[in-house]
Amino acid sequence: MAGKKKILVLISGSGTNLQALIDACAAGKIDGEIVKVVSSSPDAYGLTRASNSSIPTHVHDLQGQYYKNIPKEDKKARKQARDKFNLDLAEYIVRPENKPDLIVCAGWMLILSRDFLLELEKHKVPIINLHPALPGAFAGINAIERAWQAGQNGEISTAGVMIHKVITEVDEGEPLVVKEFPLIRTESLEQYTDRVHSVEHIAIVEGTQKALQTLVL
Ligand SMILES: Nc1nc2c(c(=O)[nH]1)N[C@@H](CN(C=O)c1ccc(C(=O)N[C@@H](CCC(=O)O)C(=O)O)cc1)CN2
Ligand SMILES: NCC(=O)N[C@@H]1O[C@H](COP(=O)([O-])[O-])[C@@H](O)[C@H]1O
Repeated sequence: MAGKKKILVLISGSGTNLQALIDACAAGKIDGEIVKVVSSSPDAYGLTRASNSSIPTHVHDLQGQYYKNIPKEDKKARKQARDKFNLDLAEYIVRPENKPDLIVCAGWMLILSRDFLLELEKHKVPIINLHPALPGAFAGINAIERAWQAGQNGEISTAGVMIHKVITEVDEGEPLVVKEFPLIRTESLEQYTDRVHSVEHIAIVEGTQKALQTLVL
């Protein structure tokens, strides 16, 4: 669509947050269109969600394409392969025919390299990420489980979800949207996870729209 800001979404899994973005764009809640979905896994159901909405997809598979035939023990070869994974991804994204106005990590489960982020910066493509925790808490993977357990242990009484700028230091980028909510000691992990996901789906729409309004030149 002419004039609409172009959004590229990075995923690795089921894509419920991608679906929230697709639905929000369709409803006019986001002043942009998703022009590409890139998945780190060929099995991600988010690829199906994208295809169901006629959004072009691309698989950039570290395990299946880059680590293939490299033994886990060969740390040097795997480091080289991972560096190539990152640079190839950046090169793919900044190609004129692909270059977005904004990248949204929506359940992208790989740490992006400094070189990847420098390449995006060179091409003035901002990147944001959804993280299911509050700023400064539970950086990295399994944040939902870790926050729930901390609540069960009485270590924390509130948790949250944030959308933040992506920098090299994982989950330490400046927050754009922060949504905080109370932990409920009697809540099961499944119940807590469902509650987190429902907040994520709101936060990612708000964060993407805010990024389009404030970060996109
Ligand atoms: N350089 C950055 N990369 C990424 C960021 C970031 O802020 N800076 N955000 C993450 C998303 N994320 C949490 O929100 C996250 C995802 C994955 C990992 C991680 O440790 N991945 C491991 C593999 C884990 C596994 O497959 O079991 C890895 O990449 O080796 C940490 C944080 C996206 N990337
Ligand atoms: N550190 C990043 C991270 O843990 N992201 C998590 O990935 C899931 C993606 O779900 P989805 O594929 O259904 O959108 C979300 O629950 C999100 O919190």
